[in-house]
Amino acid sequence: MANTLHSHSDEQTAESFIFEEPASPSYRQQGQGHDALSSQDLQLHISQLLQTSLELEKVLHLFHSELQQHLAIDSLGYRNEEHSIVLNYGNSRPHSCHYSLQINSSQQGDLILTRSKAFSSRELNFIEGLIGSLVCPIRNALLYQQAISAALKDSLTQIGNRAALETALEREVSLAKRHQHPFSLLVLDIDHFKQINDRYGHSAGDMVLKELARSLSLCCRETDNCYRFGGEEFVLLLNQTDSEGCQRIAERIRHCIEESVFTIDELIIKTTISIGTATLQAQDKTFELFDRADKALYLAKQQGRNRVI
Ligand SMILES: Nc1nc2c(ncn2[C@@H]2O[C@H](COP(=O)(O)OP(=O)(O)OP(=O)(O)O)[C@@H](O)[C@H]2O)c(=O)[nH]1
Repeated sequence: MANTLHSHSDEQTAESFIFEEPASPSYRQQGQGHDALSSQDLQLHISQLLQTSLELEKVLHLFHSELQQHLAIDSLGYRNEEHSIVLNYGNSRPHSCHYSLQINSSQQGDLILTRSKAFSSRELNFIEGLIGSLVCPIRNALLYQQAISAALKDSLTQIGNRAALETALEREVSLAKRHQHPFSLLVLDIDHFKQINDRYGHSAGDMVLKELARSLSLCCRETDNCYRFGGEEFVLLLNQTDSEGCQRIAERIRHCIEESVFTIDELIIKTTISIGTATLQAQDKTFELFDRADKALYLAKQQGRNRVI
């Protein structure tokens, strides 16, 4: 496996080089009587340390802490455009060295170290040696993050799935109770969705589900969380939203879908939704809140659909 580091640094005149032996940087392990280790031992130690976690933030935090013990740096930044990740540790300073991390030409993000003094070439060599131990743990953490997010995402609509909803709902209810914030939820269901499948085919039905999920996300505030509960049923969690606000949002969403036209290939498909709402009461258990919204949805269907109860 070839690890590639592409680097550039602003300056080459730094003096604050902390490790002890110029040719072979030494390493003092904390709490072990100051035994000096060779740079190879240090790399091995860091490799082993970084393998203790699959959390990207923890991996970088550990690396940053280790690096700081041997080199005076002010900040460590990590960017990964593909995964929309930006992480920073410490305060940025004008001199920087920048590494583009790759494994077998697959990008693993960029690492940026900064400080107020420029880096010497010896220091850069030292940093590069240590970054060699960081690339694989970063790759593993990214793969882990991808696996976790895939497990919580509905593969058709790309919004949160039922497992994600269950976790989020528990968290939101307990946060709302602790901080005494209002919290509401909507359960919504496409009206006569079976007819869409029957008339236009299952793949057109799939496209309607996708488009509906997209419309729901657009209709809602960014902080509101939208999930596919199953089939053609969706749930929205509305934090900091009381009963009145919840009715208003539900009505806006219902109206927005009623007005929407889903264009699928040459087909123009219109549909409506029914919505059940519920607002958290002090004594509510999570399932009771959900149950109320679900019962309200049932009533909305019974009373003719395309309505909010
Ligand atoms: N295309 C597609 N259809 C699905 C999916 N999941 C569930 N369905 C269909 O959704 C339909 C749900 O039908 P019903 O439960 O009778 O509900 P409905 O036709 O929407 O009627 P009401 O809810 O009473 O208004 C069934 O035909 C399911 O096959 C999916 O992922 N893709």
